[in-house]
Amino acid sequence: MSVTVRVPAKVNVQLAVGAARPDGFHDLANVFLAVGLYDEVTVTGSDELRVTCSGPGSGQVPLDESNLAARAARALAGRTGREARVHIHIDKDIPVAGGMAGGSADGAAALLACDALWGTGASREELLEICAELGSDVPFSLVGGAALGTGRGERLTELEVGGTFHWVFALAGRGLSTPAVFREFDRLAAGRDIPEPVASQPLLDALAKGDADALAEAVTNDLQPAALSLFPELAATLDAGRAAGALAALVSGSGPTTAFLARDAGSAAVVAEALSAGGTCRAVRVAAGPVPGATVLPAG
Ligand SMILES: C[C@](O)(CO)[C@H](O)COP(=O)(O)OP(=O)(O)OC[C@H]1O[C@@H](n2ccc(N)nc2=O)[C@H](O)[C@@H]1O
Ligand SMILES: Nc1ncnc2c1ncn2[C@@H]1O[C@H](COP(=O)(O)OP(=O)(O)OP(=O)(O)O)[C@@H](O)[C@H]1O
Repeated sequence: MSVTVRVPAKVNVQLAVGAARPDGFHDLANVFLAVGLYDEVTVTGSDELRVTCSGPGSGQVPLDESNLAARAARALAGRTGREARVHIHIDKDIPVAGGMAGGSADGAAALLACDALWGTGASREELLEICAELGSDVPFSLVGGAALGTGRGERLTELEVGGTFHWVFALAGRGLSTPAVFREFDRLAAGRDIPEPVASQPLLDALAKGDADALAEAVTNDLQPAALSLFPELAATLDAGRAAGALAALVSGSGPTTAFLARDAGSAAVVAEALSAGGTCRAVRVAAGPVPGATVLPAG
């Protein structure tokens, strides 16, 4: 028997970053939006835990114990007193090491798929606890929609969204390491007073109204200067998207994927076309959000 779970990517519409904590993490006000770019994770009963991966960028995905999907299966098995005897197949479409929570998505998807396959009866709260242990972005991949993440991003408050937002994503020629981007944030912040991260009320209002112009005014990413410092070529991609009529242009999370908010689907297609033709990025994708989080697909 197999279970397949579909799980979306995320874009951070606000990423406010506080000072480094004693544990090395940073407190965040992290407003997540799930967008319609998906990985599909299938788990099948097997003699032993095994991970395979297909799709763009799958060559860069670790297939050993460090894979977040494998760690999720082990964590749920451990909690529910069984062994993680499953074959996990990841069909990847979310850019790898792109700041769109690809690995986190696979962790949440594998957790939900194993839960369904094994019929563990774990509560939603227990699943969210395991997600938080796996990584800061993993709980949001389970929940989807839109949410404010506080703490290191793992404590979620779901948000109302009054419409659909249209995005264009420009994929970069290489990845960026999330810890390296946070370290660069610390380096750039040295000697400065870092305010407590708080969610922006105008941004939450824009989401609630489904108002793309107001959202474009309000989006911010405190990791953007750090990502640009490590990957200066991203500035040209941001400029190209703005010139093509994007309402807002920003680095997605820790990057290096850049995200462009468009007024509607037609305008998103125009921005995507211009970015593709401009040659400043490796590939271009269009996706809208919010969309639901990890979802078990009907069998067959
Ligand atoms: C940049 C974001 O993607 C925005 O949503 C997340 O904050 C990162 O989430 P993630 O990839 O799930 O990160 P984790 O696996 O929890 O942590 C990876 C590394 O990122 C850094 N990290 C992450 C989250 C956080 N609030 N502060 C941090 O400093 C730490 O160096 C940590 O060792
Ligand atoms: N299932 C997985 N898919 C992709 N990468 C994984 C997975 N499991 C572990 N990894 C590791 O995580 C690293 C980051 O990949 P990922 O695609 O999650 O980055 P990201 O989208 O930038 O993450 P985030 O936005 O959460 O910071 C990879 O380089 C890889 O070594």
